[in-house]
Amino acid sequence: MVSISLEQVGVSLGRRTVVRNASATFRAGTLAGIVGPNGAGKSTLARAMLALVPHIGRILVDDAEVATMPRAELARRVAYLPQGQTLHWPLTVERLVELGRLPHLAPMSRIGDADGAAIERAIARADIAALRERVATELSGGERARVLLARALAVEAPALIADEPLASLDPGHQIDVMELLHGEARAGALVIAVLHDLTMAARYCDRLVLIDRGTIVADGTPAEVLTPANLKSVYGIDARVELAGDWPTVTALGRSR
Ligand SMILES: Nc1ncnc2c1ncn2[C@@H]1O[C@H](COP(=O)(O)OP(=O)(O)OP(=O)(O)O)[C@@H](O)[C@H]1O
Repeated sequence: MVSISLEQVGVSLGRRTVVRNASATFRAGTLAGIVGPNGAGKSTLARAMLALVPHIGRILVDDAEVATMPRAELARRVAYLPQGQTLHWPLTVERLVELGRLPHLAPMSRIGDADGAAIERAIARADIAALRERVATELSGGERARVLLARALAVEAPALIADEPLASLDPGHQIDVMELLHGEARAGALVIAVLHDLTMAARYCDRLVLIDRGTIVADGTPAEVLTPANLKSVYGIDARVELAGDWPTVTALGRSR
């Protein structure tokens, strides 16, 4: 049962402190959303959990510090869907998804039967079978987003960090992706997703972590975190928050004065 723990984590980029004193523990079986305004530090925090940016404090995957963990081992334990990735190589979709298996392969070894099965499962779960022969650089933004999600799923890691997995997706595919991430968590994975759509985040996430200017300012259930007061102080908006079923829906009414 995987867990990721942050203990007083700070990240500086250049001369700017981008994440300050962040502490939180994320456990298996959870879909956690990281929300907050543009530039708040969400992606940077996600990247720190993958040891892609240096940090102070401690970040643990189970009991091992990410800063000293061999990169392939970390990649096997925590899959990553980066934000808005550009593709440079004209690979077919199938070959691109295959790259998700790299952390499992010994140097110079080839894809085996187990890898092939994981690739097929990822293609099915991301619903991209119809795209498998296409050249990835020729896909639409939404198609590319689902292919990159499939690559991350192909790792079959116990944890997945997805940075804005809904970007470029139409409403139907947004629901598909959130249901998929929710399903992964129900099946025992830890899923952490950076999200901008607060109603989607509230509907599907078990827990939300709200970040403002590098600091975690709220951490709890969607109803606890998405209060009009928090939305006003963090996003600078007046918002109506209504309970729709079990989750709050957020309507931004305007900039608060
Ligand atoms: N390499 C860098 N050097 C200096 N500052 C950086 C660097 N990369 C990002 N930043 C700054 O760090 C802050 C946090 O950026 P980050 O991408 O983590 O925010 P975010 O919450 O994910 O934003 P968004 O919602 O817009 O994607 C921003 O102010 C950004 O300008």
